Amino acid sequence: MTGAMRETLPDLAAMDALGERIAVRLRAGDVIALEGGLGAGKTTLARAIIAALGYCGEVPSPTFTIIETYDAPPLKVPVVHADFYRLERPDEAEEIGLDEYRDGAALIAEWPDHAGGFAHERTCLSIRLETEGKGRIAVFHAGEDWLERMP
Ligand SMILES: Nc1ncnc2c1ncn2[C@@H]1O[C@H](COP(=O)(O)OP(=O)(O)OP(=O)(O)O)[C@@H](O)[C@H]1O
Repeated sequence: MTGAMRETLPDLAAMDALGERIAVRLRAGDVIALEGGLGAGKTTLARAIIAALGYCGEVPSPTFTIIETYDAPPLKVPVVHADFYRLERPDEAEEIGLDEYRDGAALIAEWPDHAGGFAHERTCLSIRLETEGKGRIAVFHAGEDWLERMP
């Protein structure tokens, strides 16, 4: 996971492994921005991260609720899992209280562009997922703070 790296994710086990690698680096205040079209695997990767942080229950898709929250403990870091697909304007993210939900938590954001995008944030790791055959390709763009955390 460096500047603009590509990685092949051939199956769900690869998604779980990527989720674990992100989870060990994740801190409160971070943004994981998950981009890609319908069915690209955004929710699958979000679930893998949340599970790797220590959550054992079902992780519902936030498509209709927009925001789902996960506390620490049991998670290592509190998480806000958001799906901004249904927002009609970026301002709506503020109106539904995103900043309050995010306070002290990491944000995993699907369709981040619908909320104005988070790429300007130093702690943002942006991952674009694309379909390739039966698997997926991930393209990473990491903010300065993420890069400094790399081993
Ligand atoms: N690396 C992978 N290899 C094979 N199948 C995958 C992979 N990642 C995800 N999938 C499968 O792709 C399907 C769609 O995944 P998912 O629901 O996570 O997509 P999404 O990007 O959240 O879609 P949407 O935006 O429509 O909610 C699921 O059936 C999932 O099991």
